[in-house]
Amino acid sequence: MTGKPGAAAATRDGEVPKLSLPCSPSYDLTRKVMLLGDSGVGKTCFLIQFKDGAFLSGTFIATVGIDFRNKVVTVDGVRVKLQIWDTAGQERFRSVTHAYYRDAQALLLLYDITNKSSFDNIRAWLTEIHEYAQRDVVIMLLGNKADVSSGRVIRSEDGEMLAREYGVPFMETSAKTGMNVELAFLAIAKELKYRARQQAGEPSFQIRDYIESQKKRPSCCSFL
Ligand SMILES: Nc1nc2c(ncn2[C@@H]2O[C@H](COP(=O)(O)OP(=O)(O)OP(=O)(O)O)[C@@H](O)[C@H]2O)c(=O)[nH]1
Repeated sequence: MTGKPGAAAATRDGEVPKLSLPCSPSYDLTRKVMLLGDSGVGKTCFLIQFKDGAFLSGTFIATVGIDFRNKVVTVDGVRVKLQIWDTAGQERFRSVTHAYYRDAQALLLLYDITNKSSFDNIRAWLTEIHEYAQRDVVIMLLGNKADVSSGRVIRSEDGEMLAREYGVPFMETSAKTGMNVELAFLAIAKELKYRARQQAGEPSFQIRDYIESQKKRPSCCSFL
């Protein structure tokens, strides 16, 4: 492991030891999140919207291999450092990205509401996830590009039905307008913080209920 002299070394499960620090760490917990889904569904834009509040428009440049960014969010007074891995959706990079699934505590699985095959491929993605990821990994299904109304081919209800079938939370998002982008990461951070730091007597955190109560719906209609 590399690091600056005096910096806190994270333990295997990502907790930062409280003792032996010359100054306070800037986070209490670190967790690994991966963005998955077909090429072009908007994973890189989704991450940049969350990290920088900006949208990358213009020419589409496919991710090569894998890349990551960090962002610290505070949930219920706990600073959670999310290490977010942006994977290449292209088939030829799959063997590279599979190797990263194992250490991930959460997976955001995206499809594009204007691209039917990206939605149809979600089942194959879930099969891969079950093969390579930890059994208790948190999975969230996201229908991205919800800002596009005229090109929609997947109804919101279809996303909801598929998510229910697999028992995962779901919402539609837009990396362009930012709709539900921060909420997706906050919900993940809350779930992971709850798992790591559950207090005696604390009510259990239900990620699906939280999302249902907070999520915004596209202003356009959800039917075709
Ligand atoms: N309208 C709209 N366009 C989006 C949205 N998100 C991404 N895009 C566009 O979709 C294209 C692909 O976006 P990327 O973020 O590069 O896609 P990706 O999933 O990272 O693709 P790979 O790196 O190949 O896996 C780009 O032209 C984006 O501008 C969105 O929410 N709404």
